[in-house]
Amino acid sequence: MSQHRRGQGQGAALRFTKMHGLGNDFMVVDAISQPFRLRPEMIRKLSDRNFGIGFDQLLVVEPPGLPDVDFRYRIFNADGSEVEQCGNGARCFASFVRDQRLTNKKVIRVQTAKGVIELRLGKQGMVTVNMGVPEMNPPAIPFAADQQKTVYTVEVDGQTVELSAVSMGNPHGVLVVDNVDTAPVETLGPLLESHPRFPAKANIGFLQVIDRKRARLRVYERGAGETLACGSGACAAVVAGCLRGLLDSRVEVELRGGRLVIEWQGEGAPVMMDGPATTVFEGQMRLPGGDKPGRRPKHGKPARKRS
Ligand SMILES: N[C@H](CCC[C@H](N)C(=O)O)C(=O)O
Repeated sequence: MSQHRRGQGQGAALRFTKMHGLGNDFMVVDAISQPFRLRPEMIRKLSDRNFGIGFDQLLVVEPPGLPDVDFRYRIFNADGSEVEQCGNGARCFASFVRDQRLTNKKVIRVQTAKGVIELRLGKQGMVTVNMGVPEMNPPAIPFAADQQKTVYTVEVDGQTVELSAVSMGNPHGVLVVDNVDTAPVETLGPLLESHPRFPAKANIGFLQVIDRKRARLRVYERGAGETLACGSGACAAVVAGCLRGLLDSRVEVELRGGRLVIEWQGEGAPVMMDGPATTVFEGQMRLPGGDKPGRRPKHGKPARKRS
């Protein structure tokens, strides 16, 4: 088909980069240098691993909306829902804005839907993220409870489970298990993700404590299912483990996709996460009819949740 005809009636090609943090994978889009807007149903199509690009989350780089912040960071799950935090994504975000020459700073301040996080580029593709102070007050998570506790009892699927509830900007439920390999991730994960006590749903972590400095973790993510790694989930799991007296302040967390180092000095302190960010390939695509990367998404307008 001639270049001319091919250009007719089609939106400009959308440039994107495919990245991952320990196998938690992302489509990353610079919405500063190119116009960008995608509806939830198009995000769902693009996240499909057979019919689309395939990713756990879409990460969007936008101009800052606050003073003394370098960028705005928007996160969309594979199901098209817009969410408040993505730890593995934050490391990829830092690597992306440097590689795309959108900044030459070593320490980058980024505005998310729930606050500001600080990203520090290290050596050999490592990035340290100040993930902010965890929130355990139930209404702020949100989690339905009469009072704040370290461990809650939740009825699910005819059984009673114990879990901790923590927000890293996004909501997490954390269960302590004997062995992540035999943990009921596929069954309890989706039931707890959409449990009524998590009115905004939740990411569900299954934490195995090896010793006070090492843990293993699997996470069934809100809006994405089980992923190979979850950065905010690792932070929430260490917070839960520390509050339960099971972990020290510096923990190596082994996820299916690799290892993160998480540090938390206790209540009121931020959670620090250290790990890799990997670029897989750069691509461009003409979006199928209906979606034009031509207008900026309305700020703060959450994507429609899948019914
Ligand atoms: N994979 C991400 C978590 C995405 C969060 C999203 N699943 C939600 O909160 O709905 C991470 O590394 O923190």
